[in-house]
Amino acid sequence: MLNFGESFWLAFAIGYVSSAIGVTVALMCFWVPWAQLKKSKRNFTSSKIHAMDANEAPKLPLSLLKKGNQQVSRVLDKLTSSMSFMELCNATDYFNVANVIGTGKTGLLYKAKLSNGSHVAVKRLYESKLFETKFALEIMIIGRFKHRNLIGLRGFCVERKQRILVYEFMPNGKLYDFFHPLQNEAFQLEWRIRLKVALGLARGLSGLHHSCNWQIIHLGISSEHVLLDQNFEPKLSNFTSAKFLKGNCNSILAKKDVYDFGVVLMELITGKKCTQTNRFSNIIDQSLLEKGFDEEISYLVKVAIDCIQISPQQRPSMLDVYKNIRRLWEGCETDD
Ligand SMILES: Nc1ncnc2c1ncn2[C@@H]1O[C@H](COP(=O)(O)OP(=O)(O)OP(=O)(O)O)[C@@H](O)[C@H]1O
Repeated sequence: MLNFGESFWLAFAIGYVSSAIGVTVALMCFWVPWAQLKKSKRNFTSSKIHAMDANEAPKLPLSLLKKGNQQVSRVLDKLTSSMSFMELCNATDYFNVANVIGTGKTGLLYKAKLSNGSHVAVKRLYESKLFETKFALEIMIIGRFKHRNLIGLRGFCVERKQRILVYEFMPNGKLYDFFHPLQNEAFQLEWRIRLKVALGLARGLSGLHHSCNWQIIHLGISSEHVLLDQNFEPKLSNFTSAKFLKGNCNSILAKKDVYDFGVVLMELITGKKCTQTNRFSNIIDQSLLEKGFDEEISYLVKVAIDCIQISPQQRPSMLDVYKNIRRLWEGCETDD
């Protein structure tokens, strides 16, 4: 009979334990990522695609906006994505450059197709802690505040370092491009469409300024941040500079939005970027004149001039501006 000494059993035990540890580590390396992938695939196939409704948007406290990006980042890391990264990879063909439709300062915009066939615009933010508050602001405003003239947020993703916002897709792009077309791409917007854009924008801004306890000030109104849907209904976008104010609808900040709105109105009337009131009436877009709309045009010129008064106190509130343009619009409808 073989006689194994103590040292043999000791060596055997050490060998046994270390190989067991080795096998476990190897299994963890291969099995865990695989299991995670399987889980995200399962999420992908089982997740129901729908517009995120206001109750699903995470309730981020306003106090978050006073914190630094690092702290905002920690809060965002704990959120549950409403759309998985895997799902968005599939929708954008793994963020294929061929699907890029715009380059923003904070990230790239992709046109994407969800598994239910609907198109969306997917904004994947560049990896930077600097954009955490901007990301949170979009969720806090358009995630919760639905309005026909604000761009709709369909979902968001915060998996690992990914910060992705999913918006409804706007087939007619941004208003700015109609007034600053690339060569050979000029497309004249007819008067009633311009008036519809003015009305919708005034409605959206007045909603932000006047319809909840907190006044939301956009602070970045320009034709670059106005997107147009298939029917040229305007949607205000880009809330990354917005501020929340309690109460006062006539604050100087609110009047900054009114001024910027006036500049967009002038762009709609003149077809150019213009901020000088004096020469303004001489440069009305010639393609609009003498087609039966001259009176409507001069009414809108007056509204625009009120909005761009030098003194903020002399500018009207957004609600008054909206009411004025609505009156003009309703007048046109009965004319038809
Ligand atoms: N929902 C959308 N549907 C269709 N096109 C869009 C949509 N959102 C943006 N775009 C296009 O992508 C471009 C870039 O948009 P984005 O909002 O990222 O730019 P930005 O104004 O520079 O924003 P930021 O400063 O936050 O990065 C827009 O100018 C527009 O042409």
